[in-house]
Amino acid sequence: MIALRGISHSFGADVVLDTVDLDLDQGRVTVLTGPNGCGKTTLSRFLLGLAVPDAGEVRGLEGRRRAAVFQENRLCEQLSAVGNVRLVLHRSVPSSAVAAELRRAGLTDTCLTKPVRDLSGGQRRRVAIVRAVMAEADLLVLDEPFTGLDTLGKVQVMTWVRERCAGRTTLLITHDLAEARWFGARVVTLARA
Ligand SMILES: Nc1ncnc2c1ncn2[C@@H]1O[C@H](COP(=O)(O)OP(=O)(O)OP(=O)(O)O)[C@@H](O)[C@H]1O
Repeated sequence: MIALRGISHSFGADVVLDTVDLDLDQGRVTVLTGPNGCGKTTLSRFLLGLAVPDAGEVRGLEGRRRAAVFQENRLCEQLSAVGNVRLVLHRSVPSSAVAAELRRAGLTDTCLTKPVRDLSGGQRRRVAIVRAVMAEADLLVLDEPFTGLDTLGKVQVMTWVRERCAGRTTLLITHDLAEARWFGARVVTLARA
């Protein structure tokens, strides 16, 4: 079980998190929601090992691999969609397999090989999602991953993510509770400290 216990954190005088507990169900999607600025991304950074809380404990993550979709795409601009995804995969995974998954997430052939700096916002978002989901990770953190996708595209990408996340421990941060229902997720609401 991955768990956060008694997490407190401040930025200067701004107390953002005050003794927060969060359990992530093994092999399931947990949705974390709550008002802007209540500390969802900050909490996820502790799970990812990108920051350390002022107080409290992160349990169950020793030696575990983690992957994330951040609110920003964090792509390598000069690489193609296939090149970006291959960065996180073993070199034995062929480009054709990566291209097939990118197509299933709605990218057309013309999007697969040009530098991602030449793709649209929604296309770039799909690359970031596919890269995180294809990475071999024990914990997947998705921070508002479907922002910027058109209505049909969102259904297509969510269908692909749901299939690929089956049986995986996943934290999905979102303001859209329809997404929680889609993933059959337990919902945790974080209040402002
Ligand atoms: N590096 C930082 N330095 C100072 N303050 C920060 C820093 N990172 C976050 N904060 C503050 O911490 C609070 C929580 O931010 P966080 O991004 O965790 O919220 P959130 O719940 O993810 O919000 P949103 O729903 O808008 O994405 C905000 O008030 C933010 O301004």
